[in-house]
Amino acid sequence: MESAIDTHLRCPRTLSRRVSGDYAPPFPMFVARGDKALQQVVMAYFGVQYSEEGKRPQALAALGHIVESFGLADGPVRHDLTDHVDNQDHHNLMAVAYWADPAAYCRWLRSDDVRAWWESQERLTEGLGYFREVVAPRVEQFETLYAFTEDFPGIGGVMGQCSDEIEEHGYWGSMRDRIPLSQTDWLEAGSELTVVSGDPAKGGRVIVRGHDNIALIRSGQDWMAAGEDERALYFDEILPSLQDGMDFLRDNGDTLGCYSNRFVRSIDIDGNELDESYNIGHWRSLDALERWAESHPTHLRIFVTFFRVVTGLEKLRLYHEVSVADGKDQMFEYINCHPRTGMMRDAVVPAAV
Ligand code: HEM
Repeated sequence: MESAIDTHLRCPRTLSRRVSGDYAPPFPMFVARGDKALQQVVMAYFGVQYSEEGKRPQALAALGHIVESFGLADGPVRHDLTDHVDNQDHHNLMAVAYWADPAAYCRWLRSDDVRAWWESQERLTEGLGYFREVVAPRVEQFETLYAFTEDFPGIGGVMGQCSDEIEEHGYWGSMRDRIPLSQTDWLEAGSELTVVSGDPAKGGRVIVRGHDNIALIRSGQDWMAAGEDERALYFDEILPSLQDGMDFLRDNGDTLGCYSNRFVRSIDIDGNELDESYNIGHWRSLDALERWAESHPTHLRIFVTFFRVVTGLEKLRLYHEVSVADGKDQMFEYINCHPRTGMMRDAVVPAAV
């Protein structure tokens, strides 16, 4: 048993953990471990949006182009692909990419090919929407949690190694306790989302400025290798509550500090569904995310089911990763997306001067 916070990231606490020193978790869970040289990562969500089914081949081709660009110099360490329909009946294809080095990401982003494609006039006229939502948390600004120990998805795949059983889990507040910076910092939200360029209502190019400590959760479910019993457990006992919770946050998130909630299905490069899904949630603060997780009946139901079955889980893989990022390490850009997309929905449009 060891702390979820890696040795080199521990420091004298000025803020105490939520539980006492002799707390023992009720079942084993694990976190990803990175190389000590790892300082900051990049989590980038590149989206292609379309409203009519007939546009799907074109949208998949655009997604394919984005994935191809990952092969350029300084491209991401890993990526995966997703699809979901939002509450405006728009399809959103996404390439979700991770870098272990923000400098490499910057060089990639500013490379001639990547820049020229994003800045091209064609992006405005070809009848698709695009977005880039990127955060770059430092290692002390994120945590992971897995009920398994191999082949980690998401940021865990970048970090590459697995911890021993960890102490900080199984109680509300443990997610915060796993984030190294929480040893000394309340991780409070900064100002507010602001449209700094363009007008969401008019479409075209829009840039939204984030703020300190926007929280991002990726919470995943992978039933690829699950047998009949585990599939039944997932589809009959977990998914109905999960779907309700995700629909609730998608449609009512603005009242709770959830800026954007997407429940996405993993796909292959041809758009075929895989047996994997995840939630991508952007929150005004870690605090708002915690309040939802510990109080919403849908998550409480899932939580109780999980506690009942976790020690018997074999192939059903459940995990999450949660980060906060400095405002300066966030980028939210949109081209011709509907105005309720991503951070645009809750961003303040400054009054015209
Ligand atoms: C299959 C789906 C899910 C299952 C089985 C599940 C189960 C759990 C469990 C068992 C914990 C406690 C983990 C521990 O510390 O040992 C937890 C924590 C948490 N879950 Fe979920 N969850 C699911 C989906 C989600 C989703 C979609 C969200 C998105 C908002 C979410 C948000 C959280 C948060 C923020 C925590 C940390 C709470 C804290 O430590 O205070 N979960 N979940």
